[in-house]
Amino acid sequence: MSHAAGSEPTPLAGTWRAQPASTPTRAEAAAVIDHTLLRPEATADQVAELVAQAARLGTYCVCVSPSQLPVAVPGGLRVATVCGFPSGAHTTAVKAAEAREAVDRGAHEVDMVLDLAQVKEHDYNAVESEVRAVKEAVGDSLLKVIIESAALSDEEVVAVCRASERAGADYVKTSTGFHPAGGASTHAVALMRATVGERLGVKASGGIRTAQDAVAMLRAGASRLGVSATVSVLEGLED
Ligand SMILES: O=C[C@H](O)COP(=O)(O)O
Repeated sequence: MSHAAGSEPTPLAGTWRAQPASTPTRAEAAAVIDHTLLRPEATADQVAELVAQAARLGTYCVCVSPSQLPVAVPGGLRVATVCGFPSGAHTTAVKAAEAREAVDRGAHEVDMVLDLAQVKEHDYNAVESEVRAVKEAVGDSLLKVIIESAALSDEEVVAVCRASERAGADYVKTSTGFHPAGGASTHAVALMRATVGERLGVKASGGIRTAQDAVAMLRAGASRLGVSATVSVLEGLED
């Protein structure tokens, strides 16, 4: 296993790569979790509580809606936000502007949602072009591409991962957690990892509720987890 958590703004910082049968400690798992609160009705007080939990638990990031930025965080804790969320059906210009503003307001990482219509039309040049535009907008900040894997065929998963890599993405991410087709699966995570190799990170998110879920995603190849049920997940792991 390798463990590279910390505050270094490098693409694969905050990653933990499991061997097939290994189990992370509570601290190892926390160090690759984006502790997430994206419910649209979440208040600033709830975001502050999220930050306090994240600091106590030792998670890598907090992940909040862009309207909640800037977020005050203690040293070492990073801030992630979302872009084009949750449908992805925003124009490229809107996504790029939203991502740029998020970085200007303190986001270290931006999780953008693909245009799923472009995916279903198999217009992967358009997918690549949009991801590239958002990557240019975030500059040196880290870009994760949410592919909404539960709504895609395996062929589409592979194609959008390739397009994202060509466009300069740092991570591919399974799910928003808001799509009716569902969230992360070990099958999708393994396919995404097989497609991007170790060149990109793979973030599993959406529906991870227990330690068993989290361990399964890491064993399948995830190097980051997006989780709202972080407290429950970590309670199920050993020190
Ligand atoms: O991006 C992260 C997801 O929104 C988290 O989904 P979840 O609430 O199912 O953990």
